[in-house]
Amino acid sequence: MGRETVIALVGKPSSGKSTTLNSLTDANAKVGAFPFTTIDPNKATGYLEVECACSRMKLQSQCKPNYGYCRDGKRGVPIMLLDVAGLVPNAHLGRGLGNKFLGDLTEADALIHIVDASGTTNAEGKATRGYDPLADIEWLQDEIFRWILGNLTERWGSVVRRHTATKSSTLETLRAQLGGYSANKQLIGKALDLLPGLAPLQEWDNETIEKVVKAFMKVKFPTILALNKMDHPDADKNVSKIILKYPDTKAVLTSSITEVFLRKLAGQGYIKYDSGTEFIDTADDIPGLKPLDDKLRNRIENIRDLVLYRFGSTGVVQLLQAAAETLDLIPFFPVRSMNFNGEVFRDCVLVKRGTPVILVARKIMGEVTIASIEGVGGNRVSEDDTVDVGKNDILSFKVVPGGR
Ligand SMILES: Nc1nc2c(ncn2[C@@H]2O[C@H](COP(=O)(O)OP(=O)(O)OP(=O)(O)O)[C@@H](O)[C@H]2O)c(=O)[nH]1
Repeated sequence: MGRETVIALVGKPSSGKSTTLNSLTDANAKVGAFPFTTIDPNKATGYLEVECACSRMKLQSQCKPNYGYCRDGKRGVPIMLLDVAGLVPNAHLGRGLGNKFLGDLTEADALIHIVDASGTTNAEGKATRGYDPLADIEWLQDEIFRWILGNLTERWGSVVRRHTATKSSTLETLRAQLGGYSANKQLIGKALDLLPGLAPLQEWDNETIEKVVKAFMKVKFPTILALNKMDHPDADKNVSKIILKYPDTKAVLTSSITEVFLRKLAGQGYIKYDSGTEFIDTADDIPGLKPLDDKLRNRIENIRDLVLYRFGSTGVVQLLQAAAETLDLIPFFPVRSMNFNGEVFRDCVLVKRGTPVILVARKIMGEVTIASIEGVGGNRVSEDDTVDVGKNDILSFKVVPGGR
């Protein structure tokens, strides 16, 4: 079985990691206004919202997921999230909870960097006004860079001696050195592909090693920016600055506190709220919802004006979608048979776009022997064929009985 995709939420103390995690999950991560509320890495299940196969096949009423949910063809597929403890500058030297923070990152496939775009917390997460959040983006990348670079160069002399003595390839040597970051050969190969014309490893100077570390970071820790606290009046100018400075980095504007609040109100029966949209219905729109007092009514009006109508949503649903897009993950629906009677699409797993069908089968079922693979409409699909959205993404794997 393949390992689960893990998305880590990182950022300085008080940037809103726990609030964002709460807004993405049902877990109750501890939320606090003080630095280091989050002491242990907090694993939780988030739900990536995708178009469910049932909507394409007009089978919404029969759709019964084993995990996650499906609402009107919108499917929430579970995905593992990791809330990583607060980071302060110079964490790579062991400051604050720095080394622990960095160590926790190794299992992540992508990072969501929660940035306090309001500028109301300084580099260490203490309350202030007018702080420039651009500094946080540079500084977090720099911390990860220095951590990896430090670990690699600490023993560079012996790495090179061993590399020469064993006549290893660059890929093999780096695999041995960087494998600890849950990086396989394929991933390290991808990093090396970003650096054509690289000199032989024994000739690398500091500058080359730094380039290699940067390329490795790009593939190992693809990062999405969550520009959080966008409900704050100071956020606008900071958001523009960040987007101008990092045009190629995916950035999503979020107000996770608004999402948490709206979900709470929906849970209490005051509103009907579809996450990921700008729509809130109240008792004025839907009979049966609890009536709002003036205070609540004003708060909802403010949320509409300051967040939902301006930005289209609270952004948190889009955040996981951006992470999945960066990792090129698509939903895949294994089915027992192609006659869709009774309950359908009980399972949905996330796989990388373009994965050969046989590898998808292995990820789901382990090392079984596949007798045949059937697609929608009953056609046979070859093991080497690949998956994409709308192509080979609903399949039935017929297994040879006892064929392990
Ligand atoms: N205005 C506003 N405040 C927010 C938002 N998200 C979080 N906050 C506030 O920011 C403060 C810190 O939020 P947390 O979620 O505890 O931050 P954290 O990054 O997990 O902090 P540590 O646990 O210290 O690492 C809390 O007072 C939150 O209410 C948001 O979208 N808008």
